[in-house]
Amino acid sequence: MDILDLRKNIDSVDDQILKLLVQRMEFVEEIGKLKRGSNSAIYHPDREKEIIERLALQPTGKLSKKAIEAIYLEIFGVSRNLELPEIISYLGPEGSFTHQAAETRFGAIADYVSLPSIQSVFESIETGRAKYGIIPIENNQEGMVKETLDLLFEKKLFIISEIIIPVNFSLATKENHIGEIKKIYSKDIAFNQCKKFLGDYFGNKEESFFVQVDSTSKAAQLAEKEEGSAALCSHIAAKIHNLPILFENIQDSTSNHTRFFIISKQANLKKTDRDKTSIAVKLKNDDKPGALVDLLKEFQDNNINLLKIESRPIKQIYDFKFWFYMDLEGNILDENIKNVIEHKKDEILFLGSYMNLC
Ligand SMILES: O=C(O)C(=O)C[C@]1(C(=O)O)C=C[C@@H](O)C=C1
Repeated sequence: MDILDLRKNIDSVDDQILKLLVQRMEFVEEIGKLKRGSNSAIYHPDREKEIIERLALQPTGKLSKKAIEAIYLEIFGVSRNLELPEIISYLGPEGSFTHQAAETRFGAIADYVSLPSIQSVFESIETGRAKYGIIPIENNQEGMVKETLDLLFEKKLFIISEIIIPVNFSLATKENHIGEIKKIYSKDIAFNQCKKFLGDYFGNKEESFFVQVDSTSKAAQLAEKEEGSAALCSHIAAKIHNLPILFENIQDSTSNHTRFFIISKQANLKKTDRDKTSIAVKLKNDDKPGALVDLLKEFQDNNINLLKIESRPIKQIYDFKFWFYMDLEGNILDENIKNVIEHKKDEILFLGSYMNLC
């Protein structure tokens, strides 16, 4: 078969795919009507995961699970947009890793708004200007993001899902050869995380060769405009600014991952077989010995596994009191978790149950 015959075959398959997609969207539209009628959440991460897991179990030929996931995330994005176009806010700027995390979950078609701070993302959800917000919560090299923890405690919003993405940097430039690069733009943190690559390829360059800017997205924007320059940036920043990638995954550590939360006004009340529940705890008797032990004992008695504990100061009062952020294994719909949260309702604030991706 020559290329023209092969393309004819592709056209015929595409016609069938499109027909099936149109059919799929008709069902989606019906679900949308039902959901809008009952005022229930459009986004169901658990259902989307279930679909991908189910499809990946079937004979998928050359399609890896990752490929199926990438295709379906875009389909789900289109579906949700059809059911009800919803605005998704994220910690910007455009092309940030938070933006990349948002796109891996909501696809390219969603209505995004980039906001300048974590606080403004929380506020966009509180005021209803956006339906879902994406914020970073933890990096496995740097630890927890304090501002996110504090806002989870302060604002009464819910975590409905987590997203974990590798922090990968690319060297993006319009030049075809590394020798044509006269300048590299990036942010301090990115320069620091790509030391080995920069040392190997640009070790003999003057300090002025490396130009620091406020964000890796800004770096990509500048490199797109200026001949002979390059940017160290995320691949989404390169994509947004139409900058070709010359080298990918150039960071020193391949184990650098960031965890993000999707927050919303409505809690996710669906269960899977590997869930996590986040809570904020303010102990009542914290002036007496054993207050924390009492709570941990209650977890033990109810067979609840504590996955994470982090303490933070309560900023609204002056006496150096603190609260704990905790991740528990299981779902608020599980009897044991429900019982403890109910029993300790004066001390525990429920932050959300969602699928554990760690
Ligand atoms: O099953 C649903 O609840 C749907 O709205 C359909 C659908 C889909 O496209 O399959 C779309 C959005 C949800 O996040 C989950 C699944």
